[in-house]
Amino acid sequence: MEHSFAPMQNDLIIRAAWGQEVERPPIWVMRQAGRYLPEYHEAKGTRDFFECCRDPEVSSTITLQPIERFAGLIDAAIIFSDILVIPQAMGMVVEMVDKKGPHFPNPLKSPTDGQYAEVMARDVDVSKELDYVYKAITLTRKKLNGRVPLIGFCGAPWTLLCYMVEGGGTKIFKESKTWVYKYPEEAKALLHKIAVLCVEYLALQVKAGAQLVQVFESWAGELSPSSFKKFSQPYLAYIAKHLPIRLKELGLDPVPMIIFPKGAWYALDAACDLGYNAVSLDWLYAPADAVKTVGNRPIVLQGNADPGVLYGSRESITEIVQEMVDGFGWATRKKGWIVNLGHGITPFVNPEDLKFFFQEIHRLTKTQ
Ligand SMILES: Cc1c2[nH]c(c1CCC(=O)O)Cc1[nH]c(c(CCC(=O)O)c1C)Cc1[nH]c(c(CCC(=O)O)c1C)Cc1[nH]c(c(C)c1CCC(=O)O)C2
Repeated sequence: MEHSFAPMQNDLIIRAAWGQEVERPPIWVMRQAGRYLPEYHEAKGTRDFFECCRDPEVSSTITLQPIERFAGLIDAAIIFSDILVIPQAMGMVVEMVDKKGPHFPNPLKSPTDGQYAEVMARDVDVSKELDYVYKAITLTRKKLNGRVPLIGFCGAPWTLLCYMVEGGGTKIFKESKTWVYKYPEEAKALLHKIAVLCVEYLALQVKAGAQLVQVFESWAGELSPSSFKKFSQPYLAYIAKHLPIRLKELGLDPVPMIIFPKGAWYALDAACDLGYNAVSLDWLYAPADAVKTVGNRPIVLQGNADPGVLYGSRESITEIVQEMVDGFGWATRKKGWIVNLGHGITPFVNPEDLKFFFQEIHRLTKTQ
């Protein structure tokens, strides 16, 4: 069933993501609803992280917190959830350990391990398994009441494979690299399976009310240029190609798609040809170089302030904003840029400093 939502009062990010000229660059930040906000801890209470994700009332409340705190300053909400809900839907147990991050008690060990065969054979129904996400999205759209658009998201296949085989965060990627260099065919079969689920999951998020989608390839930078071509790129392209097809089958209009291939500076040129409308940049790029790489292609860039600047002085924040405004060529282009950090906002940032960052973007992109 189609939902009917209030008309949009602010659709700046949607117009910008389609590549249109806009009055000012739209703004949001990754992890804008999260641990740096005191009201997040209050809403979370004693609940476990995934319990919050599974409760549409709690998830929508947390999603709205930055929209309320920074009213008039930011231009999108992102649904409060996690990329690891896909491995959960595939039957894997994932826990969120306080102050440590995600933990899989039974990661995938090798292709000969019975669990790999089980995961590959399982017929995963993301409409049923992740129903709570769609409910949270629909409820959030209602509560937003047209204030700003709502972004849906998923983890990209390579990044999800890393978590599924490592069992959590890692510095050396021992298991992921073992799969890439010892079991490439089995790794590709798993990546394809995840990509198919990502398409359906994103399509159902759009059906529930998501108005843009972002695919997080957070571990792209762990691959080499040649292994990126084999283990990341084809699956990112698959998602970008098949999502619009699936939306059409469902009778839904296309939505702008953003790809965040974190750390893959060697692949920006290729990322622009993956079929996404926007490419999100981490903070290792000088914006002007990225603009040059995009060239005449109708690709929007998102980013890319070092999240660490929010631990710095007000002068440093102003300086980084000015560098982005200049580097993305805002004054002359008036399009092609969505303001964000180069990665998620980190804990311990003072929300007042983030507010100052937003205010500076507004001040320094104002047209008289
Ligand atoms: C790799 C990844 C994960 N999750 C996500 C990624 C991709 C983005 C990235 O590269 O950072 C994506 C994500 N996770 C979360 C969101 C919500 C929406 C938002 O505000 O951006 C999004 C978009 C909430 C969250 N996801 C998590 C929290 C913190 C949970 C808590 O301790 O309360 C939040 C608010 C937990 C999480 N989830 C994950 C990790 C590694 C951790 C623990 C470490 C950390 O917090 O930085 C996996």
